Order: sequence, then C-alpha cells, then structure tokens
Amino acid sequence: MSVSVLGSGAFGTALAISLAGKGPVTLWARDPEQAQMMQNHRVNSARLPNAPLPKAITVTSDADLAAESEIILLSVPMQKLRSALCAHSATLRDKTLVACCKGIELTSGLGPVSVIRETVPEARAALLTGPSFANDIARGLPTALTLACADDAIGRDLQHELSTTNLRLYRTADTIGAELGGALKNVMAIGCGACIGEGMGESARAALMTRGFAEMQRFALMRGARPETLMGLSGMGDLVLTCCSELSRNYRFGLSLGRQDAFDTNTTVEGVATAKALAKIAKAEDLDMPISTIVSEISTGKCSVGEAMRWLLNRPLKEE
Ligand SMILES: NC(=O)C1=CN([C@@H]2O[C@H](COP(=O)(O)OP(=O)(O)OC[C@H]3O[C@@H](n4cnc5c(N)ncnc54)[C@H](OP(=O)(O)O)[C@@H]3O)[C@@H](O)[C@H]2O)C=CC1
Ligand SMILES: O=C(CO)COP(=O)(O)O
Repeated sequence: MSVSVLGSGAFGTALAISLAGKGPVTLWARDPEQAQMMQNHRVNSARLPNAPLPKAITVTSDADLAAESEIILLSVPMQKLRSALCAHSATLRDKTLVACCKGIELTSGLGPVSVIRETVPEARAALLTGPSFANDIARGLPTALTLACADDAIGRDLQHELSTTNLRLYRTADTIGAELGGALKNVMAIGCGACIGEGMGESARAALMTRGFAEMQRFALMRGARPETLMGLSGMGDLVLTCCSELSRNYRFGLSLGRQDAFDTNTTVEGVATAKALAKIAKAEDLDMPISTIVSEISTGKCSVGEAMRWLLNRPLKEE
C-alpha cells in the first residue's frame, strides 16, 4: 500500500525516512518554498537537520498528490489536527488515516482518533504512538511503538505496512487507552522537568512519575481504556522515556520553568494545551487530577514551581 505523511515536522520526516526503506513515500509540507528546499537539498534543515532524505521520498506541497496514497500519516501538532483535516477532508474521505500526534484537543476534550472520526467520518481511523524520538527513528535505531485501531483487520494490515526493520509495531484495538497514554505522559514530563529544574532531586521525580501514572490510569479508565494499554508502550513506555530525557521538548520546557530560564516559544510542547484541557475536564467532572491541574498552572505562569511542589506535598494524606 502506498504511504504519505501529512506534516513535515521532525516526527513526520523521521517516519518518512524509516518507511522509505520499504518503498516510495510522499512527504507533504504546507509551505511550497520549504517543500521545494527539502526536495532539492534532500534534508529537512528546519526540523530534522543531519538526517538525509532517501531517494524514495518525494517532498511536495501539493495536497492532492499526497492524498493519492491509501495510507496517510497525520503528523501535525494535536491542536492543529482538526484544521489540517478540515482543509483536506474531501480528498481524505476514502483513506486510512493514522494520527501520529499526542494530546487532547483543548476545544473539545477529544483525542486524535476521535477528532479524525468527527471531521472525516468516512475514513478509517488509527493511531501510531509510543516511546520514540524523531532523531532515533531517523537514525534507524531500534524503536517499538503501538499501532491502535478499533478495526482488528485494518489494524493488522497497518501493523505490517508500517513496521520496518528497526521500527517494530505492536497492535491494540484500544484507541482510547493509546491516545490518552501519549497525551498525558507529556503533562507528567513537564512536571518532572520542573521538579528537576527546581532542584528537587531524583527521588521527587520518581514520586511524580509514579503518582502521575496513577493519574493517567484514573483518567484513562474513566474514559473506557483498558488497564493493560496504559501498562504498555503508549503509556508506561512513553512516560519513562519522556520524563527522563533531555531530548524531550516537554521535559526541557519543564526544566526551563524550574530554572526560570527562557524557552523558545516556537517549540512544539504538546503537554501545555493538554494540561489545560485536563484541568478543565477535572474541574467540570469533579475528578482528582492534582498533577495535571498544577502543571497547567505552572505552564501558564499562574504559580511558581516551588509553590506547585509545596501544594502537591501538603494535600491531605491518603491511601496509595
Ligand atoms: N518529535 C518527536 O520526537 C515526536 C513527536 N511526536 C508527535 O508528533 C506530533 C508532531 O510533532 P513534531 O513533528 O515533533 O513537531 P514539529 O514542531 O517538528 O513540526 C510540526 C509540523 O506541523 C506542521 N503544521 C503545523 N500546523 C499545521 C497545519 N495547520 N497544517 C499542516 N501542517 C501544520 C508544521 O509546519 P510548518 O513548519 O509549516 O509550521 C511542522 O511541519 C506531535 O503531536 C508530537 O507529540 C510523537 C513522537 C515523537
Ligand atoms: O513523544 C515523544 C517521545 O515519545 C517526544 O517527546 P517531546 O514531544 O516531549 O519531544
């Protein structure tokens, strides 16, 4: 089956490089000038420098050309997914659309699979998520991800089509669990970065990760996820990677908050909007989501990291 990647950021470019080992891939960039530069110079110097584009990749800004493929990977930031889909909904109608973004839409409280279902209901919807840095995938380092699709037959096809020699995909039908694991771990990574940046130490980070995971499970189970999905690559796996590595943008953003350093506002930090969405849902539904709520507060400058940590520690004692 032919594959296109809609969105030429770091992750979309890395996935295109990995898949180019199996056959032709079309990589769509919205900016014609950028597409032309990438096509000519064979590198995405803006988002993924040092990763040469194999010959099998065609970079284009022609959305109709990209939409000729049967499988379309959607690799745009979560808060841009709906507008990107709406802009091309007519050509995407009969396609298999695989969301590669992590987050909860602020305006609707929905994850990426639900946003696909709402905007292009005729398409087949799936999700690719789990622990992976774009640079690792582009370098061909071993990576394992989760492919989530409610339709088992389509999920099996996608698992085979999108696995490569170094990119091993596991399959699940639990799209809710997979999308919420990937969304919430970014929020926890901001919290862990802030904790380390503030100088609170590794023990405090372990506590935040563990209680953060409890919060991820609580929220996901309430939305109908399966517990084992949260224990897998898309949940625990990605939580560990993102909360413990300075390669993560969410973690680095948290570090900058703790250290009171400047941070480049053009960087994609998915956890900020997702924390806001979670805080809103937690308040409306009277759910106990203390870490997500406080991460939303520190991310938007409503309280300092020191105040946030003190608030978390001083809540009433409870059973684990
Ligand atoms: N980077 C990573 O290691 C990983 C990222 N992800 C996920 O992948 C998703 C994308 O992240 P990533 O690639 O890193 O982000 P980047 O910041 O590298 O790139 C974002 C891309 O989205 C494009 N874009 C933004 N808005 C639109 C729009 N409305 N229509 C079309 N394209 C648009 C940008 O185009 P332009 O350049 O023109 O602004 C850019 O190419 C995120 O949800 C992230 O969590 C998942 C796993 C790993
Ligand atoms: O999702 C990722 C790793 O799995 C990438 O994390 P960041 O978006 O924080 O860089």
